Amino acid sequence: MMFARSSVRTLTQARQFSSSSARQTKVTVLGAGGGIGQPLSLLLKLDPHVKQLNLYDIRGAPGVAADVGHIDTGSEVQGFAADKLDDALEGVDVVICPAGVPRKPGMSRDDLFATNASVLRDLATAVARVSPKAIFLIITNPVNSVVPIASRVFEKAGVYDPKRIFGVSALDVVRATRFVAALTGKDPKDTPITVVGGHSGETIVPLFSQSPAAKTITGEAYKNLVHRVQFGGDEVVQAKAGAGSATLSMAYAGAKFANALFRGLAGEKGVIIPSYVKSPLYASQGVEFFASPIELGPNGVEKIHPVGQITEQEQELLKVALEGLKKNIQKGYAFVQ
Ligand SMILES: NC(=O)c1ccc[n+]([C@@H]2O[C@H](COP(=O)([O-])OP(=O)(O)OC[C@H]3O[C@@H](n4cnc5c(N)ncnc54)[C@H](O)[C@@H]3O)[C@@H](O)[C@H]2O)c1
Ligand SMILES: O=C(O)C[C@H](O)C(=O)O
Repeated sequence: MMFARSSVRTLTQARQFSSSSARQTKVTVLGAGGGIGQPLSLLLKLDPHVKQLNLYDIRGAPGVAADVGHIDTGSEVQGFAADKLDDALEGVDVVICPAGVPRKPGMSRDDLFATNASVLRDLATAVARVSPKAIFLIITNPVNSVVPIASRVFEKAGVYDPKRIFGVSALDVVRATRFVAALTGKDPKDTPITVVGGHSGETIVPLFSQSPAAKTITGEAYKNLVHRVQFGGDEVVQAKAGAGSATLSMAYAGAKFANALFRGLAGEKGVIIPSYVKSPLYASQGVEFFASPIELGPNGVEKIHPVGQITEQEQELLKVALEGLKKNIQKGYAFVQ
């Protein structure tokens, strides 16, 4: 499976991998029966790094596994029924979690907290117990709050390694890149956009000034573009009219992020993609988790890159984002006290 690598910023040329180092990663998808889980499982089945694919859900995962398992790539696929969570997590390197309820029109991501906080707490408890060394990628919303929940669960279990827990904000990068391409006519693979902050509304901060293609967009067009990236999720929720939120573009973004992670785990250097992680960048302002460009490596987070040079407009956006993030993070932490 080929992802446009230039939208994952690489510092060095991609290396060629021998087949033995390529297919080496064991992956579990939690929520594999859902709107994201099914196409994500399909894309992971196509990823040449994946050796074993375990599909778990409280409903339907064995059926999805039987279906995806017929695809003629080298990985093995196994489905796990609701009472087999521990078995699904045993011995895996990476756990990807799109489990939990999605939004309906009129809801904010924060409205999902009431249901998804406990889903995440319980799944994180199982991951911390059965596969504490696995890299945990969290797609479930509200990402800004549930990543702190999972982190606190790991801390309480005495197995927390902040390098190994990620909130997947890759869809914001995918959207920003696509929307700029639509305005400029340039190929998206040549115009990657960095997006920092968090993953909801005004906590999403696209840094168009850092892109040669996008920095020429100014005035109303700039404002509209920022709004579209910050509220792109709402566009999909409204268009689906009660049938859920983004699933296919999210599966693509999740598989793309996972592919970057697999390459980092396999030793490829210079694989950098924005993600929401435990971060020192704004911790002194009470914002312990923040999405910025993350270099991926054999242990997960290799290096957290700063936001870099930004315009006054972007500084304003960042200020608002930090205020929102602080509240979202506190809400997550308070849930696990
Ligand atoms: N991070 C992002 O950018 C992003 C993008 C889109 C959606 N999301 C979020 O992803 C989540 C899933 O969205 P969806 O559209 O796939 O929803 P969905 O309802 O289609 O699927 C969710 C799946 O999770 C399963 N599930 C629920 N509780 C579970 C548990 N305890 N253990 C295992 N599986 C469980 C359900 O059975 C279902 O199959 C939502 O919270 C949504 O807001 C995040
Ligand atoms: O908008 C949502 O609720 C789903 C997701 O976070 C998105 O950005 O599409």
